[in-house]
Amino acid sequence: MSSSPVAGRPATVKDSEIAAEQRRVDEAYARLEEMRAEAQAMIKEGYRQALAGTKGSLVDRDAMVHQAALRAQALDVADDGLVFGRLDLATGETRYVGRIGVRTREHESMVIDWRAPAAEAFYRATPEDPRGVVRRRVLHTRGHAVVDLEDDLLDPSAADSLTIVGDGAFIASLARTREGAMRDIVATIQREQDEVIRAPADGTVLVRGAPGTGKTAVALHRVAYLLFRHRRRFGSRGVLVVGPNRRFTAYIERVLPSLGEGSAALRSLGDLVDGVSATVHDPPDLARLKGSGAMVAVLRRAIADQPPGAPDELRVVHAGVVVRLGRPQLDKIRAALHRRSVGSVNTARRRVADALLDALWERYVDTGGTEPEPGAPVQGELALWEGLLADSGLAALDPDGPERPSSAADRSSRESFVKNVRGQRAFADFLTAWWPIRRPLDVLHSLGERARLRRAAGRDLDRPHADLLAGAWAETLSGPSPTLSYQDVALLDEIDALLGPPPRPSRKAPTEEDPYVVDGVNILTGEAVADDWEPEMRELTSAVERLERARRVDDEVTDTRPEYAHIVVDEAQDLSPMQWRMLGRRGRQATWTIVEDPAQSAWEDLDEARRAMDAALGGSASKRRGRKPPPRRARHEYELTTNYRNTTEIAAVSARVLELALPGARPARAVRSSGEEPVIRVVPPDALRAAAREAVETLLTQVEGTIGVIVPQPDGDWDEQEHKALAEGFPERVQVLDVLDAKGLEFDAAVICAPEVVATQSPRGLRVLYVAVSRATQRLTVLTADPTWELVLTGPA
Ligand SMILES: Nc1ncnc2c1ncn2[C@@H]1O[C@H](COP(=O)(O)OP(=O)(O)OP(=O)(O)O)[C@@H](O)[C@H]1O
Repeated sequence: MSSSPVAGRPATVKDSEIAAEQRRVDEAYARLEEMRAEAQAMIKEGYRQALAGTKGSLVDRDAMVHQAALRAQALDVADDGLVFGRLDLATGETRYVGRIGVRTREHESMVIDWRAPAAEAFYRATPEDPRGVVRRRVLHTRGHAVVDLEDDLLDPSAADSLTIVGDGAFIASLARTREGAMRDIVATIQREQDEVIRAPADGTVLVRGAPGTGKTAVALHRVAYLLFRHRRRFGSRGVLVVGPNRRFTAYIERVLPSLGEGSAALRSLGDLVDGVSATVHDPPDLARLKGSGAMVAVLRRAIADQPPGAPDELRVVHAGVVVRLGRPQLDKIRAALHRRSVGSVNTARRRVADALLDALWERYVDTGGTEPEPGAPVQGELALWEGLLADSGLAALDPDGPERPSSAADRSSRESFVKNVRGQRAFADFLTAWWPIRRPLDVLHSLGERARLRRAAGRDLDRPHADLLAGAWAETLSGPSPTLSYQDVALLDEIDALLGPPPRPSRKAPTEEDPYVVDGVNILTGEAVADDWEPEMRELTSAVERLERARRVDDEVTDTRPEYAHIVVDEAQDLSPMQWRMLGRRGRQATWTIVEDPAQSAWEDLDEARRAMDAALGGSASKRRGRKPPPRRARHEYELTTNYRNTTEIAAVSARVLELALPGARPARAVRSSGEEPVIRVVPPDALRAAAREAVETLLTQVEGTIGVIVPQPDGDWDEQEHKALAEGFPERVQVLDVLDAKGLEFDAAVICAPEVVATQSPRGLRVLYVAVSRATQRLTVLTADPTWELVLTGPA
């Protein structure tokens, strides 16, 4: 393929340079084609070996096919924009830089992978520090065709024979139409960004920067870099990329695959816990409560409280004596058990059973249940026993059961007491109801009960706040399909960590002789003995009861929480302390890349969140008793300073909001001016919707790509219905979304509705507004009912 000068126009120097580069690019594609054929041949060869049929060859085949398939995939990804850069060095050497490395059959380098050390100068060389580079050339391609060039002359003294072309193609490329998904920036990574991308792999990399400085883009390219340079370390235990919400993860999901990296896990904060998913943001006051570190103590107390439906009394029978534990004793036992069961509540039933049996035995002894003299007559006791059984309705349980001891010695031994009692259905039923295997969602739901939440609140929440929370959960978590908020998900993870994993089935199949198997179910684990177990006729157990008892909690609940080798947190300024704890559990051994802009934070107590972040990054080992805290991991801090998203005109409006939100804060430097001034209009509140639709109509004719209509957080006026009404009849490239969902996104044009409402919806409303006004790449319209806002947004920055 080759590019030709535009028809009718004489060839320019640039045209001939482009034609020369096209020849080199064509050669690279031809070689890529051969490499693809080689990978396909390897896949075929793998299958051929499988037909040979030996066991060894099957293993070889799997390895071969897997490797070849990965290779073929990487080669496919490189097909678009394979080569994008060229370096001319002072030594006379020329290097091409591209998405992947390409070598000739003789193993000579044709194209260097952008992540390789030899490509570093492409991103780092400057006139002050040319690193041996005379000319850096960026090739702009479309498909396989070179369409434009842009040169930087880094060392004029050595550039005698080199042609320099270019007229700001990079800056022009920033104005490209946004089609709704983020794209990679490999060809144009800037020096300060490259320093972050290639920062040391150990410890924590903390990146700060104003909106549009490329924080997200840089974090994603860093993932691709880490996986390329440290494949073993990060490839096997995995990399997690966390974004604020689903819309955002959908927006960035194509970047890593376009860099040939499909292996990193991409999750929003609402999707980190398997089996549950957040769909709503809490209103600010609730989010602050739910996200606060005080919830740790509240949840601990909630779990240690009596579960809903737990019985208040335990009654068993031994040797004719009804032995009873009432609520006060049971509460004491529960409290002691919880002190020893943090993190293993769901697997503590053996401990629970032992504690109950101990208490029952003590009680039995106290009430004179043992024979003072072995061998003494037992007649009186037996009579008493029969009487009590009849009185308490227990007589029907098992008239011939094993609990009728045959001798006084039996009756008085602890061993026979324990054996007898734990085999009783009354005991098994009590154990499963009093210490049920719990699911995090059930625990959270139970806190919708006001009295329960007040008990759990202790001194950590005052009454109005406890009642506010209980009211919210009663409303959102009842019914068959509870609605979870982003903050709820972190609380579920906290509860899950306190409860611990559900009991696992024992390695060897349990048999009916096991002491804790009652009615065919191991009451410690909830595990059924065997599928063909049949209750005897005298058993009262119904199929439903048995099923309930056999229920294992792994339905809908995380069984194992994945841990990662590296975690990237985007929009980190918005994480609550509880969300940091959730992430910390997934990265106890991890290194981190944290990306944030404190000026965009909707979180009020940033100090508390910071402490939670430090704890998460430090790993949890420090909390283990008797161990020295691990040394604080190295932290590398970076700041990005150039705004690549907004035009200078839009950046001026966002700088005015920044000055209100955070007086004295420094905005990033925007580099592209379009001459299009933002439109700021005052409209009466009841005409706002019509004005927004009108603004969209106009913008549809002005920009080709996405248009975001950003409205206040949902309340009476700005609910789902309003979103629908605003979007009605518009093409898909128009999106209506609330301000919190706009985090991290960008649009060709943005319409901001009611900034005065956004600014006052929460104590951090001005920062939320700052996020909104910094989303647009080309056009911005702001519609306000308050004339003072017109002055604020158009006044001097
Ligand atoms: N070096 C670059 N070359 C080309 N485009 C770039 C470059 N750096 C950033 N961009 C573009 O600028 C835009 C903003 O980048 P990005 O979303 O990563 O910024 P951000 O700092 O995360 O912003 P925010 O704080 O608003 O989330 C994106 O369209 C991105 O592709």
